[in-house]
Amino acid sequence: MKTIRIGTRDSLLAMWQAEWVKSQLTKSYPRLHFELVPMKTKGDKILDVPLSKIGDKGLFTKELEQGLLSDELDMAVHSLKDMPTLLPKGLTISTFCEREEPRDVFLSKNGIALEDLPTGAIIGTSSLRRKSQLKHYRPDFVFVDLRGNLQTRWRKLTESNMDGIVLAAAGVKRLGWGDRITQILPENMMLSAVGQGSIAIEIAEQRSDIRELLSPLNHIETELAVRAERSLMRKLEGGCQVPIGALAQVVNEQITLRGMVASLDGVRLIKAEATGIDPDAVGIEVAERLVELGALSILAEIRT
Ligand SMILES: NCc1[nH]cc(CCC(=O)O)c1CC(=O)O
Repeated sequence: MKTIRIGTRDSLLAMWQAEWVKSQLTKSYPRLHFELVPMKTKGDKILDVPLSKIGDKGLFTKELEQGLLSDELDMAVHSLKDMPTLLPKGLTISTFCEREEPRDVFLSKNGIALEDLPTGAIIGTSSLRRKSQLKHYRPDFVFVDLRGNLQTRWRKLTESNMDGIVLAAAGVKRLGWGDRITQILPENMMLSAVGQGSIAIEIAEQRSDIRELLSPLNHIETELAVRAERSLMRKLEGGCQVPIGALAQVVNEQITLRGMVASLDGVRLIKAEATGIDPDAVGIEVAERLVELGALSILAEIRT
């Protein structure tokens, strides 16, 4: 029988996510055979440069996408957060798996809460989104770049003079590190990244067989929420390396989307929200409100 090939990055988190997809598929189709195909992406190889300086869209996705286009893979499993808002021609996201906790968490060295950190505390993060929002909350914090997979980041925290690091709750939980979390950061102080916490499956557009196969894994509320977030990002032409946060919630088919854009020094921070039933329209509406409040000048300043 033909084996169905599932592409994934080879980090511990990516492998966990791909294994999870494989186990869900095996439950739905016990007679089919699935195989993981681990690959390294450019983002896994360049580790000494902050992502915002590499500035390459699809840093964590391109090699897998080439595998889909050349028919070496039948599907690719990604953290949705790492996916550009515009995909290469011929590819599509077929499946948005049910979202894990979308918020960010703070992991401190000695279990000290963020609000109790001393003046000038040192925070590890390379994310402009996290840095800007923390700067806004506490201008005295000092930031050091922190890249690498989750194990590397945790090790750097324990071995350096950092007071704490900020990570996505989803990744921390999937690795079984829940007990390392000092606190979940509330969304009014740390709005998460577009798509954070959702696992997305990408396929070649013409593979209707694979799309059909994957349909039990799609989670409709997650899909509506992350489509709204990605619409906002697309409208602002954000890419993953700008200080944009967005989080949508779906209640009774109504999508409420909150968005945030901040300057790198955290001095300017604007927020907007909207509610509706069409994810693309809700995303565009929040983007337009942010633009009215000055989002474009903030983003232009960052891009130069
Ligand atoms: N940028 C890397 C990345 N991509 C997805 C996750 C977490 C898992 C998820 O959001 O689904 C992480 C780690 C982090 O930001 O802490």
